[in-house]
Amino acid sequence: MASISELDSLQNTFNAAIDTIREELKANGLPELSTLSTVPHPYDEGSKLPSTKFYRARDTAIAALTRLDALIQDPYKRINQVVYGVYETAALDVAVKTGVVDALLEAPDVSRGLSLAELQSKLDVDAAKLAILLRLLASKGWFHETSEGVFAVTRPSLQLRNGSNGWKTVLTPGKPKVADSLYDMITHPQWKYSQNSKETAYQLAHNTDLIMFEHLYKYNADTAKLFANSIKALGDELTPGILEDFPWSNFEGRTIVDCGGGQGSMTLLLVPRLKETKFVIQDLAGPIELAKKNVEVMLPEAWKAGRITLEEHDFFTPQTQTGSDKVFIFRWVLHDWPDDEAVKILSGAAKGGGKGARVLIIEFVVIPGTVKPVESQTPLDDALPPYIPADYGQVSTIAHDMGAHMLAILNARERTLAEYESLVNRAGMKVVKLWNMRSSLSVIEVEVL
Ligand SMILES: C[S@@+](CC[C@H](N)C(=O)[O-])C[C@H]1O[C@@H](n2cnc3c(N)ncnc32)[C@H](O)[C@@H]1O
Repeated sequence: MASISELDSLQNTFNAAIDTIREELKANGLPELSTLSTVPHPYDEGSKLPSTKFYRARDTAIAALTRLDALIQDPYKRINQVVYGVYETAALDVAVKTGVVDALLEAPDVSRGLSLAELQSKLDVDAAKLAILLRLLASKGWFHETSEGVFAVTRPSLQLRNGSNGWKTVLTPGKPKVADSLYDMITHPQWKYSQNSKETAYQLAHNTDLIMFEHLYKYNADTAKLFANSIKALGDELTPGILEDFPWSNFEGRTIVDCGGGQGSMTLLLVPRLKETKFVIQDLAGPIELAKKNVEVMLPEAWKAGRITLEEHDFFTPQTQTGSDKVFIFRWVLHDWPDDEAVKILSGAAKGGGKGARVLIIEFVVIPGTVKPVESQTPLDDALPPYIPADYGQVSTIAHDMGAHMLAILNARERTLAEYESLVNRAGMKVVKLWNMRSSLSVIEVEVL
């Protein structure tokens, strides 16, 4: 067999993926991609899902590109990029909170942008200091320095406009603070082997004994709202692929219980699709109040028709929704908990529903980067090109970043399919299928035995 070098192979993979991206845009009558565009591309709007071919080609191109970067880059420079990467986060924070993006979008000529002096007079921020941060961000593609000292938005920065999902994500505080205590958590003399959700970097960073949720809801109402908004933003961005690619109609006519449903964002998306289905949103008191407001405003007819029930329910207490017609959804719930608690939560649903009830676990499923993904029924599992990790490397960054975040705030984790299967079996259920879709999230379909 002819051997092909890593460099050649990755280049071929990258080129083929880019060709597919170009062809798919053309075939679907869509405009070319442009970083310097001052309007979003149709695929930037969460509402328009890319074709499956485009989606997979994009994953492949990004995976190949990051492997190429690792292959050709000077390792010391890569380390510097990562270590100083904290300033990209901080600079984005400054840009969003001072309103740079919205100011640039109000420029008389948006594609020219505004000068540093104009930004200073609009935002009351020192132009010389802003120059340093905007140039840093421009080097990463967030802004465009159209002439020396004049900055304009780029297509990626449109996600930082006031009210957009990227903006909500940047505004959620606390990650650097908690991340800074991760080493102390990992090496803590009493806690280093702990699985306790109250013995984490979160407690160290905030000097509290309370579990993160309690600390947020009881004492940090403003942060709790921002936290809820960022989860909603993540849901809005990652759920369209699940709505399209998962066969929800199989559950039409049953009752869907959104356990730990938060503001109800998953239910809000499902109600219009399943017109014969009833929904129950369960959570602790704080989020249920938010969910009620959302449901009343966004789904007034379904609310008045009694299709949606809001229930204050602690998922460590016996499930109030019983019967095998129930479908229990857990989106981003199990990843908040260590194994024993996760089994307790799942057992509650299993006991409530009884034999035949279904559970849908919606999570980032971690794929070890070295092995082929499990078989699934989806069209996304093309053969893996050589040198591309099974998790598509950087494409899975979100799952690994979230895993580290869950560890730091709750001693929890993102899990592999095998790890979920073990929790599911301990709770008296079996995995029916893993659904991979046009989303970073997967659905694990589970049946109560
Ligand atoms: C990461 S959020 C996910 C929210 C929602 N499932 C979604 O996808 O938007 C986790 C949710 O679990 C809820 N939660 C935490 N402890 C709980 C408990 N003991 N009983 C019920 N819900 C709980 C939190 O209030 C929060 O809304």
